[in-house]
Amino acid sequence: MGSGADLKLPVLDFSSPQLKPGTAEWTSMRDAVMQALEIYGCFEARFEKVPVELQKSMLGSVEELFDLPLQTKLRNVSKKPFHGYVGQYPMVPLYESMGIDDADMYEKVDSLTTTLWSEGNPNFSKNIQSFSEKLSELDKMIRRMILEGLGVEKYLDEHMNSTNYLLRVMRYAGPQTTDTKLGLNSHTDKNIVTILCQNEVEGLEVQTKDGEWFSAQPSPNSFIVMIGDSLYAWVNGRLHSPYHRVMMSGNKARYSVGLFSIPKGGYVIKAPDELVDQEHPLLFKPFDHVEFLRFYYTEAGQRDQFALKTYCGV
Ligand SMILES: O=C(O)CCC(=O)C(=O)O
Ligand SMILES: [Fe+2]
Repeated sequence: MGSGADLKLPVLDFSSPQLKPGTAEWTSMRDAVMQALEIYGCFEARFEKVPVELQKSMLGSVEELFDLPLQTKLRNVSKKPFHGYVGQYPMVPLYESMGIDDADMYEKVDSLTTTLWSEGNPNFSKNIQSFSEKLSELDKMIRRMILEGLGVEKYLDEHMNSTNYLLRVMRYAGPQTTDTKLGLNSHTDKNIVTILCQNEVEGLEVQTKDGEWFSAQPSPNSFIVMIGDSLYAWVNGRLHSPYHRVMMSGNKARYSVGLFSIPKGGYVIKAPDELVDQEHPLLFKPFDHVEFLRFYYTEAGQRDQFALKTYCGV
């Protein structure tokens, strides 16, 4: 495995108010999105609808959250695996995360807020909700472009209505060394689309299809957009779902945030017939995302680099 240090992801700017379905601008952006997702499974996106100041104050709120005592953070429990507080794992000692389900809905966020701050923290709820709601517009644009790009836009409503938004906030402690230490193991995301941003501390690395690692660093006004395995399955392998990891060095903590569009429990992910033919035989049997996650978080599932293939590969 070489090091692909020079590789630079395409940067696509979604800020223009003229970027509307049916326009020439939309069509050329759609082509660029499809190309990047076929090659890398990810790209860097600018999206000014999420103002830089909002992103900064949201990251400030995330820092405030992780500064809470561990006992308090452990109050965020979730029925879904890995959606609550995660941390203190010997394999990834620098990593902590917290999941916020339905982060685009104020009441949902605020109910988590009040379990963490008994006196309430409306500023926290507002930052998280407003950031998630605005950023979810980028998720929707990209998914629409993907369905159009594959000629299956007739499934658009079903596809959009089948997901929720999870915001996962993360802290990676600085390892206090100049060597590089593992922050988060190499994995593919299991959801539909992931949109990541971070503070100024670098660490995200993505693997190319040829097995080369390169660093993918969003800037203060940009995001990394990435495809997860559920979308990979739904598009029957037409787009790449990349392995990625976090590597840390130095003293400073890295804060990052991911907005994950996630299939609802009970929704069966099945590649549309239009995307299955002789040249593209069906890759995965239809599956329920939540059932799949149950397998993924078993010991066998965690050890498996191709968990979805093991679970429901044809
Ligand atoms: O911290 C990051 O930038 C990446 C996090 C990640 O890959 C994940 O939560 O799935
Ligand atoms: Fe990930």
